[in-house]
Amino acid sequence: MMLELTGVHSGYGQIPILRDITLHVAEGEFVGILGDNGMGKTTLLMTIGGDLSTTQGRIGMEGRDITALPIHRRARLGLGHVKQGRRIFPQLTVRENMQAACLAGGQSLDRAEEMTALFPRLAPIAGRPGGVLSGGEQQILALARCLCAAPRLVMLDEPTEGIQPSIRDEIVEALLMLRDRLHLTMLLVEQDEAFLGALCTRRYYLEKGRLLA
Ligand SMILES: Nc1ncnc2c1ncn2[C@@H]1O[C@H](COP(=O)(O)OP(=O)(O)OP(=O)(O)O)[C@@H](O)[C@H]1O
Repeated sequence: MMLELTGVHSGYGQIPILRDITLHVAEGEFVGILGDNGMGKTTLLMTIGGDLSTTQGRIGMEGRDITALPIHRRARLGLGHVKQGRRIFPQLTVRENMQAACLAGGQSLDRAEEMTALFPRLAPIAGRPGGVLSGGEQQILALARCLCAAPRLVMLDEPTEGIQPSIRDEIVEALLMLRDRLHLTMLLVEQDEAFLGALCTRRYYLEKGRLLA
């Protein structure tokens, strides 16, 4: 199994948010997590990624127990996380953002060019500072940048947040292309049910920190 959570609890300090989360993502699957504002979607991805610690339960990735591993070790095992808000370096160009991710992920700088070439919208703006890009362009850059570290499982936190419909469709196309070309597995968190419907084979609903059956 690419990812397996069993009875996971987590939260912020003394504040419990996620309760008894059990879910799995098989290799090659695109799985969606749907939930309204504040239901714990971001908390779930931060817990899987290692930004927040699991207070109870187990997180497994490809048969390994990653529950207690620090963020960088999970990343090195192939876990990619495109965080909410995109977190592009605003002063660095698109190309430099990509190259920085290659270095951080232990990949050659050539990979930045290869990943840029996958996205027709990025190549022409490779010399532009990240900070001047539109929201949609930043989202595509955030996704492309995550791929620089050669992940096998990519977690996306609300990729359509604040994005106009035309670019939303482009992101759907890009993700489908990545599924075919890079054989990625994806875990997507969204409020947009139609977006998940266009991409995901399976969905979970998160409500007040619990998954609904
Ligand atoms: N740093 C924090 N300290 C304490 N509580 C927090 C913190 N960050 C988030 N929370 C709380 O955790 C709960 C879940 O938040 P989370 O961000 O995971 O929701 P979400 O489903 O991703 O929502 P949204 O769609 O608005 O991003 C909310 O009640 C929120 O107030």
